[in-house]
Amino acid sequence: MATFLVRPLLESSMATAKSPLLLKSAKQFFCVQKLNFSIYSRLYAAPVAAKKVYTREKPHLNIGTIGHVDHGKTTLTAAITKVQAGQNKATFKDYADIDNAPEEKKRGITINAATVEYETDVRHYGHVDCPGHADYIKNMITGTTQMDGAILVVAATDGTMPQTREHLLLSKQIGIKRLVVFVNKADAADKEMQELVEMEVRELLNEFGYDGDHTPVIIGSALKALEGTDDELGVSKVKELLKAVDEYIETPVRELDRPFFMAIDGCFSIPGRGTVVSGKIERGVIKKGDEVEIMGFDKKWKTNVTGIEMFKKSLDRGEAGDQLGALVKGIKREELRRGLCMGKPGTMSMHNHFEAQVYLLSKDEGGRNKPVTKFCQAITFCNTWSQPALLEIPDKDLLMPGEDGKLVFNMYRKMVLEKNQRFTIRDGQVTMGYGVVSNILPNRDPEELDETRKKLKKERKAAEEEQQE
Ligand SMILES: Nc1nc2c(ncn2[C@@H]2O[C@H](COP(=O)(O)OP(=O)(O)OP(=O)(O)O)[C@@H](O)[C@H]2O)c(=O)[nH]1
Ligand SMILES: [Mg+2]
Repeated sequence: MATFLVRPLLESSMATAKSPLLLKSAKQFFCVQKLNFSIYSRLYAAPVAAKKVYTREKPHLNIGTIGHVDHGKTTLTAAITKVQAGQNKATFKDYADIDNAPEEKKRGITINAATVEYETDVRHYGHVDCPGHADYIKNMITGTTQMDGAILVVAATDGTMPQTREHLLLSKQIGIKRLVVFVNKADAADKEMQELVEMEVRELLNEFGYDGDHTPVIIGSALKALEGTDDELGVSKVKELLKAVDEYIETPVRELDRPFFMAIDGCFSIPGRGTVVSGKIERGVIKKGDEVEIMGFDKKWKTNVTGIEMFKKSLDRGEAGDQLGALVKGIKREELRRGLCMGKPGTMSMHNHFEAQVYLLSKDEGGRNKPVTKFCQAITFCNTWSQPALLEIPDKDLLMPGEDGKLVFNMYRKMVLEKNQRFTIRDGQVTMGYGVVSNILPNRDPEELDETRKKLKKERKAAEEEQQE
């Protein structure tokens, strides 16, 4: 997928590069930036950004505006581009440009989202704004635009509202570590009201596990900034907001610095040499001779990588983004299979029981028309593995297509999993929805699970028979 996404970008940036030197730096740029191709594909395909190919030493972050309907998320997004455009750090996007966002169809799920880009003195940002609540939910759960941080917009005229809570809960669930708050519409609320809303937001942040006491809260007016009418409440507050975003939201950890991890997508046997596993390195670096662990389907092995190959050439070192084959010592080809994961020893763990925040696709989006009921079965697809799972719904009886909610997954085999990991749920040939792991639960005995399921089935049958009588 990476190659697929990057190639058009490279070409688009090369088309704008005027000399061989520029061409080389564009190429180098794309070779170095193995962090998140999907983000780059959105940003650098844009003609404006392509011209700025040479100033991308700044760290890149993906952020977005979240918050209750009508609190001013789109107005603020437009205002930010306007203020930054004044300093030659963005192209101004007016409200209509952003609100008429193109549909996101990359994963076969329709999300309306606008990504705008701007720079500050220290960073380059991709900023996503969704036109409606449902789009926010889908965007956050499916990770179509994975946010490293977010700007929570709360109107001073309303205070915190149900969707403020819902977006905050989701932010926490999907692993957004820090937020910055913009208390908007300060022009339409008096000082007392503004202070009350600030207190309320800080409390709410604490409630959801954020640091409410230290999170920057900026009180201003996006509309005034966009209109350029009240500098004190408008433009200067937007500048203050961006400064807070620069300082408070942390740069995500570079994937190269993280422990080595690769999901295995194939296993081969090379006569006279041994077993080779192939896959794309998700993060970290692997060197010839390194000790690794291979895990999944309830089993694990410890071994050494004795050789690395890419494009039929041998390498001493592979790094995040590389699609390679690794020769592993002392394990037979028949013992291994696609779906296992290979990583730095001690950094992976296997689980069969976890809780996830899930979005179920509606029928129109290609989902099912049947709801999820207690202990219904589905297949979980994650990295290169898939596993059947029994689903539980902790706080409801049903989860309908088009709805989001919490589900508990019980799998028959223990697989490599971690918090914040995204996965797909399928039923036969249909994609039912997407989820993100919010909590790893203690491993369950599959037999005990099967017993519970059988008992439940019996109870259901008995209830049905009773009804018929
Ligand atoms: N008085 C005042 N009105 C504002 C301000 N910011 C936004 N508005 C108005 O609030 C309304 C909603 O603003 P939007 O930016 O569309 O809000 P939103 O959060 O993007 O709304 P959804 O995308 O529908 O959730 C519009 O009429 C804006 O003009 C502000 O600072 N002051
Ligand atoms: Mg909007």
